[in-house]
Amino acid sequence: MAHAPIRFTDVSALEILDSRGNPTVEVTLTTEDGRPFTAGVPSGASTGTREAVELRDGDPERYEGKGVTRAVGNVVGEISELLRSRSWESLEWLDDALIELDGTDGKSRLGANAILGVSMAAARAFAGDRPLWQYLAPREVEVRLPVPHFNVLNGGVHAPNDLDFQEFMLAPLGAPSFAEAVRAGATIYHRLKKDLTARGESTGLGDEGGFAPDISSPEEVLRLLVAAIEDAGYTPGREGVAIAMDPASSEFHRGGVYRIAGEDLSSEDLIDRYEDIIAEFPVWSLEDGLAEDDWDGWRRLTDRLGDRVQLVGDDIFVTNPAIISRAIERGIANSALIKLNQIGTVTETLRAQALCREAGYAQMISHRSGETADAFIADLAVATGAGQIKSGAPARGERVAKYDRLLSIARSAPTLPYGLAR
Ligand SMILES: O=C(O)[C@@H](CO)OP(=O)(O)O
Ligand SMILES: [Mg+2]
Repeated sequence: MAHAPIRFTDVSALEILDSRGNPTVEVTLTTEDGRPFTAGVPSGASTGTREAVELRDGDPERYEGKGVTRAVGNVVGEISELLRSRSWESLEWLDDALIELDGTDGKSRLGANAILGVSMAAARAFAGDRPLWQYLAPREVEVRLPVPHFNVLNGGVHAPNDLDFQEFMLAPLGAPSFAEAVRAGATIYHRLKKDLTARGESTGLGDEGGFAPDISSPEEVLRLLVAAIEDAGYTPGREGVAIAMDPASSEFHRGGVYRIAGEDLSSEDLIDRYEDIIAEFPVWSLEDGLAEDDWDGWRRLTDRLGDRVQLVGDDIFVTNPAIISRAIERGIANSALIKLNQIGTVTETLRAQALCREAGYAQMISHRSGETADAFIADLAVATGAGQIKSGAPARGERVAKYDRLLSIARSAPTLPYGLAR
């Protein structure tokens, strides 16, 4: 991505709140011509242990401890000094310089939250007057509007209920356009609320805006979703609205067993359970079906179900090009979840995505459970032709910001195709 060199005259950062009410980092870079470029950094709850390090001030159980003043200090201190010391010809160059300045494997010295905020704001500065998605698009990629995955029912560490599986998503694979996909997601979301109310279930919300009823059986949830899809006038399945699940199983994997609704299952038992689920319900995608350390289980999961369902690696891959390469070599999963803050720079994220494309692995761009109003991932999804995005429910400002940005991209570029990458 050749570019006229950019000079930054001011580098500022701020501790803001994310959607869970926890502090996070916002960065603003000002270029020579006086234009500000801002980015907000998201934060996860069901994090992979190999994610780049989010720098926090201290005890995570206390509000003050969750602070990010040290990360903010690193942006306005060391990073500012580096950024203002010379002009920058490309984002790759700038990101590589940030990685070198940090000097650790996991960005633990300066903080991946500090580094990512700078990297995202810098991407916007390099884009300048161009839409961000046009600037970010690698030359070899066919840009497209992704299939939105609406997380309408929340469990796991994102909700206070007894449901162990974290996410149940609606994927309007058969929608004729992105706008129609959004319409389907919102319509079914409202239908689901009515159905839950009629059953006397709670319609309180989890962290990503999905409902969090007290239902502990995943199969029961799937039955409810299929009914809501039909009641709303859509066809359940790949021709209409399919379902994607993220059990986030690392969270209920302890001592080598998976504990679901009080029952202990081996990897093999859980794969059997998934096999029954995909035979009975229109589930097209399964993320983190097994835990991040269960590589042998993942191998068997891929062998047994990989030709019937998309198997997405999140905690196991953590958007890390080195880990994804190892997984590709070993034939683990067939798709990767892509989260900017798991790896900590835009450039490394793009490298992870290029690896997936070369290996024929699918990709789903993802928000975090703690979000800001920043819609960077909407542009990233279009730019990289990922074909899939998940940004929570079709409700709540920080989730909807991404879907709304995609609606506006669709309006501005009417010839962009919609749907899964080919
Ligand atoms: O597991 C996930 O895929 C994410 C986003 O939905 O959750 P968190 O941000 O808490 O890791
Ligand atoms: Mg996940």
